[in-house]
Amino acid sequence: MSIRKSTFGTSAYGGAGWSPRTDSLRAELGTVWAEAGIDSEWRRLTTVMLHRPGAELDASRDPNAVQMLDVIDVPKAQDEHDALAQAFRDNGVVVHYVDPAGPARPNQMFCADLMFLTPEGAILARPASTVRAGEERQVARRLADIGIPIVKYLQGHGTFEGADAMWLDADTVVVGNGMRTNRDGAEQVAVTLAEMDVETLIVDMPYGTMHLMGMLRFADKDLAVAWPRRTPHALVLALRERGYEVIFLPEDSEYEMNRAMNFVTLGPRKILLEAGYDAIQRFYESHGVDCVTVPAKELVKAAGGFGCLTGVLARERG
Ligand SMILES: NC(=[NH2+])NCCC[C@H](N)C(=O)O
Repeated sequence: MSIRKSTFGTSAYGGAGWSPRTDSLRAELGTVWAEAGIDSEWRRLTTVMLHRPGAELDASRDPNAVQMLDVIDVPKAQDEHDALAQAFRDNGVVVHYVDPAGPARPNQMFCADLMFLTPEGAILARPASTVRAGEERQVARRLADIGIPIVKYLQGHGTFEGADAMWLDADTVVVGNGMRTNRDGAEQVAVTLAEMDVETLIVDMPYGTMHLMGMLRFADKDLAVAWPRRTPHALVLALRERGYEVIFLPEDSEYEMNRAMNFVTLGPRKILLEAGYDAIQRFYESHGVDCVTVPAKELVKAAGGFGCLTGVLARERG
């Protein structure tokens, strides 16, 4: 090969043959990157990330040491988890497993807490407790493998758990500031979203609660489910301003309400709900919501339900 005298005009130096990258990152989800992202909590669910629990749940022998409620029978929990994954597949949802490198941490299966998806990729969570610190590394590996960009890692002392954030509409996200997502974390998320022209409404969480997910869920473009007296006033008003009817859970035992609130929205007025909470299920059905039910008596001993177990990677977009 002969060496040219000048490189001027060759493609590497911007000459003929240089092909500039003109698509935005958003447009590259589905081309350069995998198809992913959400801008609502209610459009048809297409892809999720789950972690099939294993021997790490033996740590529930001392439940309070690992933020759980009771001792878990691992094979039973695995069967329930398999049924959950199957229910997703039966409803046309693609399931990816975290499949961690090495032994999992006890709460690894609560994938919703470890990510929050945007139309440009994932915001990786930074869990607030030492018990859960590092779970996000496994999710980061899997996101990279699937081909989903991570647009933000929390920095400094910021903590953020994905179950504290939700899309109100395509231009607005609400973030719950409390024990899991601190002010610093909420503000970092708001900065990242602002770079996408998305506004963030930061609301305060009542003391003694876990995530925003525990007080607000969406069943359709115009139907939100809230927890009486737990859901911040400003948030209920923001929902109504956007045309949502806000329905409040009938006051049952706190345990039943917690369980029945933690559903996953499969699409408009269609939810995946834990079996056995008939009164609240009938309440949802009376609002035209179709309920697919799966039992989870064992899994919920780890202090979370289907909503917490499900890392939402993609929904259809508007
Ligand atoms: N989004 C949720 N509600 N997640 C439940 C997480 C439960 C887990 N044991 C924890 O304390 O972190």
